[in-house]
Amino acid sequence: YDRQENFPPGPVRLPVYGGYWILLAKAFNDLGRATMRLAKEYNTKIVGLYLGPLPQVLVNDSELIKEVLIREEFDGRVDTVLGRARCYWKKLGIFFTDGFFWHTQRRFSLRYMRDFGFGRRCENLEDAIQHDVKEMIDMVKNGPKNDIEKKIVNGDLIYLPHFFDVPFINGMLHVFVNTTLPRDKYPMLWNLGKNSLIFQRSSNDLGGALVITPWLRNILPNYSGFNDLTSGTKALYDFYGDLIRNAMDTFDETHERHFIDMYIKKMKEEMKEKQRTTYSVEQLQMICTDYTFPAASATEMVLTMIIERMLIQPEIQEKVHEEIDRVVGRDRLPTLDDRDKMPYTEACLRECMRFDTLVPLGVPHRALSDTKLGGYTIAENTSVSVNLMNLNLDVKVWGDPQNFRPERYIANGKVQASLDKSLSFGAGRRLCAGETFARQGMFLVFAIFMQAFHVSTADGKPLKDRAKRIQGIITSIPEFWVRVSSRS
Ligand code: HEM
Repeated sequence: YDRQENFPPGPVRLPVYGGYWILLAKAFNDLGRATMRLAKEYNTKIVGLYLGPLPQVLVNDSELIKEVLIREEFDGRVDTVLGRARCYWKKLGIFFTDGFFWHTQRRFSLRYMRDFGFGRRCENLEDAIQHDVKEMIDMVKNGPKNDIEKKIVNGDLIYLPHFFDVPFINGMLHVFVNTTLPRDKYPMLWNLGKNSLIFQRSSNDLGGALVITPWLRNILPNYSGFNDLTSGTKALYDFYGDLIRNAMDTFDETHERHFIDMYIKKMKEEMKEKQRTTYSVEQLQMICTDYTFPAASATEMVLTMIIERMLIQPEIQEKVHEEIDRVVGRDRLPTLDDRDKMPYTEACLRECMRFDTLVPLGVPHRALSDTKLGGYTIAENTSVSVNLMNLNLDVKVWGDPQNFRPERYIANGKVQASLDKSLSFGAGRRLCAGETFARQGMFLVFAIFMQAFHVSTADGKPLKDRAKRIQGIITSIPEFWVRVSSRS
């Protein structure tokens, strides 16, 4: 139970779990804050501890965080049960792979998803998102059509975060299969949204006890989160399995209909030329799954947290309404062309992601070789996490981090990217692959929704405090009903 030489300071290495429980004991259910407390206790910018046999480094300093994200020798991922249990113990997808495989698959997917609107401005994709938000607004204004819709919209109450699922998940379908599901199929999308949230909540930033002691899955499959981890992903994995099988059955190499066709074509070509390839049907299924589960949970959660914030600070809602009325009016829907002209609305989204760090310790990276960081020695295969929460709450960076103040990003009437020092989507080669889709989608959905509605609490009383946060791969808040009243 020795520590490696010149390993960053941190809690002792206990049997089995190493320092994991000591970290949890610092702030149970809040690993970002726990890391900040450990860093203070050991008076260090980098905490070193062991998760069972795995050396884990927690970087708690704004400058060093950037350094880790940008240096390529930290571009690896740790191979854990979290990545493997999702796809029958194979190492597939984008999130939890690394090296040549990851690089090839990430580059190909981003390059060709772009042809179908992902990661850039695209009128067709924007129209599809707009259409689905309008359907959801209609569901409130004209009432739900059946009992399943009533689980999301009931009178003037809407159920968050799932009220926001459809435009984001259909947006991804638009990219992958060039079509979207119509309103009578929305229940399928809500099911994917619910399962994505189950997956997100099955674990935490460091993978939880299951990563350290994977055998827990055999004796405590429920309690360890294993069942939620697998069932949460399986819904998406199977959903895409059907779509891909259908695309393969009707595949015509002279006519590519969508991203899935482009992928199948590339896979067939490589097999023919080289007889071996990183492209496979299972990998395609995991690519679709990896891009969709955040689109079916993270973006909705940010919008849910913004709504909660507006219930606590009603003046924010007034300012958003004022901006929408001034820039867009009531006669047309907001579009992405309005984004530049609506700095307050855009700044609300940025401030929400800073104030409530969605992925407090990021997604762990892995050192690909022996190296140095902040004067300490980091051995190959060490897991390296960056405390984005510490960056987001750093007084030296923000001055008044405890205040929710969207104005902090605005100068000369515009949002200035240079004033946003948060790294909500990471940086470097592992930068969130969905950043542009997420930022554009959140702006569009939020602006269209706020043009249509005024929000208030379900019980009519002012909201005093924010809900308890649920730690997971992303931090979430419990589902809740919100009252909306039409503004037209
Ligand atoms: C508000 C919403 C979101 C936030 C705050 C967010 C944040 C992040 C962060 C912090 C990472 C890890 C970066 C790292 O390893 O250092 C990440 C990775 C990733 N995100 Fe997002 N994300 C969001 C939404 C999305 C959406 C909507 C998609 C897909 C449409 C997406 C796709 C991905 C993928 C595929 C990766 C893995 C990249 C890789 O390992 O190469 N994310 N995201």
